[in-house]
Order: sequence, then C-alpha cells, then structure tokens
Amino acid sequence: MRTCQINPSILSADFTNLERELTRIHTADAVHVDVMDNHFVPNLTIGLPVVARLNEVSELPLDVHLMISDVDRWGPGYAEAGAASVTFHAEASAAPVKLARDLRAAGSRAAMALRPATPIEPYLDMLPELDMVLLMTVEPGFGGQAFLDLVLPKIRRARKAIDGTGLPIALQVDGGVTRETILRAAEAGADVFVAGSSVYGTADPAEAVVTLRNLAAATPVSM
Ligand SMILES: O=C(CO)[C@@H](O)[C@H](O)COP(=O)(O)O
Repeated sequence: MRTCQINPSILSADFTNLERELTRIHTADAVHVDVMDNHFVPNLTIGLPVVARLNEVSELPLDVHLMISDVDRWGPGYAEAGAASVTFHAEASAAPVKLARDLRAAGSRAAMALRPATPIEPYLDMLPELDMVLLMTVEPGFGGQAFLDLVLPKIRRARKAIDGTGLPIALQVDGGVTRETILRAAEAGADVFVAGSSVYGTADPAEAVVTLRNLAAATPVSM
C-alpha cells in the first residue's frame, strides 16, 4: 500500500451551506477549493473573502486551486489567508518561479497546474520550486466532466521527472475522478486526487473518500 490523498472539491457541494458541507467530508486529507473568475475559465465561484472565512471554520487544510487570470498579483493573498496549499495555472502566470517563491514565503505550499493540452516539459526545471504539480484531467471550469485518458502519458512523464528530483513533490490530478478512473490515474503515478461529483454526489461523502483512497493506495505505480 502506498500513501495517497483524497481532496474533495467543494465545487460539487451545496454553496448555501459550505460549513456543513465541510463536515460531510471529515475523512478527507484536505478540501479542494476551486476559485474561478469567469475570465481564465468560463465559470465564476468564490474569491478571497470566502476562502479566508472557510479557512477559519475548516478543520481540514485548504487546497486552493486558482483558475484566475493575473494570478501573479492575486495568488499570494490566498496564501496569506491561510491556505495550506495554493495552486496557480502555468498558463495564467507571467512569472511562475517568482510566484511559487512568493507563495512559499507567504506560508503556503506552492503548486502549479497544467491544462490537459499544456505540456509539462517546459516546466521541468522549476520542479524544485514546487510542492505539488496538478495535472488537469478535464478542461478546467466545471465539475461532472469525463476523465480525459489522453492525460495519462503526461502523468507518467511527470511521475518520472518528480522521482528524478528526489524531492517530496506531490502529483495531483483533478477532474472526472471516480472509483474506476482513479485506478488508471494512480497506476500512472498520481498520488493526490481531487474528486467532486464522485464524493458529494453520493449519500455518504465521508465513506466515498475512504473508498477512493483505499482504491488508489492499493494500486501500484506502473511505468
Ligand atoms: O477544477 C475543477 C473543474 O475545473 C474540478 O475540481 C472539478 O470540480 C472536479 O469535479 P469532478 O470532475 O470530480 O466532478
């Protein structure tokens, strides 16, 4: 068994009562908070004041995923608000190394996300600046989409590159993660899984988290 984490996405939760929705996933490793600005992605969710308040009421660490433009300017504020980890999109950052350093300096883990079609190779040199890489397995913007198998070879390449650094960099996947697709993502080398519908869409989200984590942990990486 290996160590894997499940971070449920509150995009699939009931936005009228987020505090209660956090308690329904008490078995999770962190809560994945999707920040969307209706500019970088065609959807709008929550911003800094709500994230700051969530951090005050949450027993789980916040794994904040910024799907916003001008992230070099706005990103560090989420770290200052107490997020345990802040993920920015490589496609939205003009200065990703500086941003990763700013996030760490503000007290959070620094993570970089890539859309399904964005290659990882141009970013391999900056892996030591990162605590986590997020490979999107759907186009960012909406929950409930189907997992894109075409990302699996990139997950494998990322796993190899991360292992090559010898650093404890997590490899997260996000989008379309179910009891079935988590097996393929885990086998390719992912170790942190974001799941929205397959957690909040069940009668017992806490139990769904445990099931997903056990499935991933029991799946060896195969290169
Ligand atoms: O960031 C996103 C979508 O942009 C994700 O976090 C989704 O919210 C995951 O939802 P499911 O695909 O698991 O339903």
